[in-house]
Amino acid sequence: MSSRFISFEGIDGAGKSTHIAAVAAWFEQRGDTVELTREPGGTPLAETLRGLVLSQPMDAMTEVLLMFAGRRDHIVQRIQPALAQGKTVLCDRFTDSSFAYQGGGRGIPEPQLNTLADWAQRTPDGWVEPELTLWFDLPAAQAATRRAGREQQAGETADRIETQELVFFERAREAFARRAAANPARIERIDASLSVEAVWQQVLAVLVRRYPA
Ligand SMILES: Nc1ncnc2c1ncn2[C@@H]1O[C@H](COP(=O)(O)OP(=O)(O)OP(=O)(O)O)[C@@H](O)[C@H]1O
Ligand SMILES: Cc1cn([C@H]2C[C@H](O)[C@@H](COP(=O)(O)O)O2)c(=O)[nH]c1=O
Repeated sequence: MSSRFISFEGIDGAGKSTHIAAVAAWFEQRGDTVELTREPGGTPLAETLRGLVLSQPMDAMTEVLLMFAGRRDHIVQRIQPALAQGKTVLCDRFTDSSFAYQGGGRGIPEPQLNTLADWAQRTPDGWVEPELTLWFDLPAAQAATRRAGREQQAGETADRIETQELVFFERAREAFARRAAANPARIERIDASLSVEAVWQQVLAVLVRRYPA
């Protein structure tokens, strides 16, 4: 069985979580063993960091360092072992989110992010990066409306990052777009502004094209 590493990206409320389980089911139906995980998080240490980074006041450099520290632990403790076992790893967010949120959103310069990515993703067994990234793209205002609906429905409250102003998410979206333009072989744009069914059909089309039976 060949291993795969696939990430799901987009601004908060874009609809990643709505489709990730169906993608997992699609791979499982083909006989893959799927490891579903997320960032920040995915290991006990990284989940602890997630709790802190989404709740505690901190400056932008502290935030980005915690994101990449958690990522390193996640890679070494969970992603690499799963890939070594031939699993299909589906990860809700990865490094593109750091370029979007800490880069685009907070203004951390790209060279610094590249250095941190190099520290986190370079391991004795090689460079760890998704082979495919599904980028759920939609305008920041539409995402905010969806988040508000979700909060009302689920009785959730927005976390420290979700409470950022609209322009933060507009900058994050632009940064995702730059990443997609710079990595056309890896990042597939999904028009997430459409209905759930229309979004799923786009996701399915990418899967069928990239992973023919
Ligand atoms: N295509 C769609 N049309 C309308 N509403 C949608 C669509 N996709 C998802 N939603 C709704 O929008 C909200 C946000 O979706 P979801 O939780 O999947 O986003 P997300 O990208 O995982 O967000 P986050 O990164 O904040 O966890 C949910 O209430 C979901 O039901
Ligand atoms: C990986 C990563 C994530 N973030 C932000 C993006 C979201 O606002 C939260 C995670 O919440 P979700 O409901 O699980 O999407 O964290 C970030 O700012 N930088 C990152 O590298």
